[in-house]
Amino acid sequence: MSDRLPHEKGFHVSWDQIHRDSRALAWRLDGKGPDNGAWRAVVAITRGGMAPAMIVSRELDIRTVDTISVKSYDNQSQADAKVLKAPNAEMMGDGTGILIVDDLVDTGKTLELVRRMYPQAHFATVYAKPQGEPMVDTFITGVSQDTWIFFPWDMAMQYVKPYRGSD
Ligand SMILES: O=P(O)(O)OC[C@H]1O[C@H](OP(=O)(O)OP(=O)(O)O)[C@H](O)[C@@H]1O
Ligand SMILES: Nc1nc2[nH]cnc2c(=O)[nH]1
Ligand SMILES: [Mg+2]
Repeated sequence: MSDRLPHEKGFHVSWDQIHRDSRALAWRLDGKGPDNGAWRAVVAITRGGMAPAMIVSRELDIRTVDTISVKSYDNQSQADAKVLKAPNAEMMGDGTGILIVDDLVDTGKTLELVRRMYPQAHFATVYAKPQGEPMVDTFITGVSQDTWIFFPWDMAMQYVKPYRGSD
């Protein structure tokens, strides 16, 4: 995070919120697959896409779920991003009927790489920043580019000093 552009704002997402927003994403995708509205499989972009993908696959009753792991190298070009683990090639084909899910799109670098591999897949994220929007087919909530999104799996409850008082 420190080597990215400064983020003016923070958007803190609770478990309840990511659950609601992921459900909303599922409902928006329902019946939109190419085979009479059906999707063949859900593929999560690890790690952030796993919780939303689980919720989407549960809502849409899709039992075939796979993962793709992309490691991007900060301060280097897109060419340096590497796929550490690919989903089943036979299942994926060119991506037709496959729902690829991530928690968010920021610069669009991650989705750009995955899109090149599976051009016919449908790309869905829960949150989207403007720079990455062209890379995503369906998303629920837009946030500004200078906002950092904090997910519940990266946070913990902690003591906060009273507004008025010493401690
Ligand atoms: O649009 P981009 O600029 O490529 O950024 C978006 C990606 O960055 C985050 O993942 P990260 O690579 O930090 O790994 P993680 O999912 O394992 O936390 C997020 O979960 C997206 O996958
Ligand atoms: N948690 C988190 N990861 C990111 N990766 C790229 N942008 C973000 C963001 O806003 N929040
Ligand atoms: Mg990620």
